[in-house]
Amino acid sequence: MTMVQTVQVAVLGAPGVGKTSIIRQFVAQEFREEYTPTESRQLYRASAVLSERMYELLILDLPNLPRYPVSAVQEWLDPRFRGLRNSRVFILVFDICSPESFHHVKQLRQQILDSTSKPPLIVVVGNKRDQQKHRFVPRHVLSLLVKKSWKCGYLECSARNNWHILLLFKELLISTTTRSRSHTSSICLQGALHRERCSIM
Ligand SMILES: Nc1nc2c(ncn2[C@@H]2O[C@H](COP(=O)(O)OP(=O)(O)OP(=O)(O)O)[C@@H](O)[C@H]2O)c(=O)[nH]1
Ligand SMILES: [Mg+2]
Repeated sequence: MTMVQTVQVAVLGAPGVGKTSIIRQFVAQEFREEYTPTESRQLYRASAVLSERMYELLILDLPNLPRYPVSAVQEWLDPRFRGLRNSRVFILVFDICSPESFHHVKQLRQQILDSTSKPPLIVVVGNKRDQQKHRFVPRHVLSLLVKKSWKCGYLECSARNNWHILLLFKELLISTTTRSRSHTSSICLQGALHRERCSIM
């Protein structure tokens, strides 16, 4: 039987940057124009096949309540959490039109690093790429800073246009797989085999 690797993904970022939109676009191929702030934490599940490997993604979406995200981050990093020993990844989302949201991501990264001795995989995502003309700084500047100084992955996407959403999760799975493996263009990712959604206890 094929082994299924579970990858836990925590999606964090300032209010309104599009965290829920990115997840819903990936899991259910849907996008909503109206803004409904996330009020309770949600766990999404998605199965994916990549280079003949099977993955189960558990994607955590958090509300921006005062007690989040620090406590949630720590809980997520706790190895006893759900009794799983699996890959843990953070997607830190900002809005490419909002410097404040980028600053928020910077703080989140520091909080994550401060709360663990073993740095987890962090991917920084600039969302709302369809609003490109209103961006606060050119892409290459952000990319250089995040990759070289922060040592994190960097990608821009648009949840609204479904642009680079699959690529984001594909890159994420590639990064969680053994880094020495060579990855060819034959990689194929089928997101959203399951659309199940449930709340964490
Ligand atoms: N133009 C554009 N708007 C987007 C995009 N992604 C999300 N939005 C809009 O931004 C608003 C906020 O999106 P959400 O996904 O709810 O943001 P969030 O980060 O989950 O917000 P909180 O749950 O409050 O933390 C909504 O009105 C979305 O329609 C995008 O890629 N482009
Ligand atoms: Mg939300």
